[in-house]
Amino acid sequence: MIVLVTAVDQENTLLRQRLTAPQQHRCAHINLTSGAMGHLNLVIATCGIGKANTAATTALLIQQLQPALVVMIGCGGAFPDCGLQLGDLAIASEEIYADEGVMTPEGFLNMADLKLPLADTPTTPYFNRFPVDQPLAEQACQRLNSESTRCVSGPFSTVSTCSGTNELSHQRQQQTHAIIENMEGAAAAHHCLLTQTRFLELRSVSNFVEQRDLSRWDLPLAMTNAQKAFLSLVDQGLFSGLFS
Ligand SMILES: O=C(O)c1cccc(C(=O)CC[C@H]2O[C@@H](n3cnc4c(=O)[nH]cnc43)[C@H](O)[C@@H]2O)c1
Repeated sequence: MIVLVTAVDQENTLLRQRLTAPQQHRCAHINLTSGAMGHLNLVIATCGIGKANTAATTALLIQQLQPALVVMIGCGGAFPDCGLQLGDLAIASEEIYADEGVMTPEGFLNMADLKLPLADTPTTPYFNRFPVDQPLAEQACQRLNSESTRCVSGPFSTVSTCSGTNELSHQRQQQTHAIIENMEGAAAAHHCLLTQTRFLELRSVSNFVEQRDLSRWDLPLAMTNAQKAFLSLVDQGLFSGLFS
């Protein structure tokens, strides 16, 4: 089974409509819709915005359902000069907690600078950067690139305070080399790492990470395109190999 998580309901409405034999469930505080999509069993959950909501939901659903894969989809801000336009697609090659650390008079120190891991596995300490399922991410990105859609793979950065100035955008791009900013992904990647659950993250660009100007945003376009991209990956059989 695949668990698909989004921050808000509008990021999964189209997918819920495409389920065969959909059923509503409640798991603790979370509303879930389960059903079939082609040969896949899918559970769709809205986790709420931000890292705390994402961590709680991901941890609970992995414990209860033991999915083969967690997929996070939604919208995100594209950093300038990363080659992405509004509505384009991006796949995370890794997830970075971009504002976990300390701001000092000399500048920002991240968790690696502080030598304080956010997760410690038997073999590796993880500071700000968390892995995704790299082979799946590469295959997904290849399959989503076509004449009509552009998809780029690169690091995603997760923040609590979004970058609404050019200065902060520039600073964070220099620190992380991320292509996309969002508010949830690192927390999902973190819990998938701890539970050895495969993780894929797909976002569509709703805005640029720049001086705040909401007139330049297109949330509906990004929400629709991210869902269409997931449907296309299902149609192309990307996930079929997970269950053979
Ligand atoms: O009003 C604002 O300035 C503002 C800044 C960032 C995000 C929002 C939202 O309403 C969307 C939050 C939602 O969407 C993801 N998202 C989309 N763009 C960004 C971004 O540039 N930086 C961080 N997160 C973004 C996020 O994952 C949330 O789920 C409003």
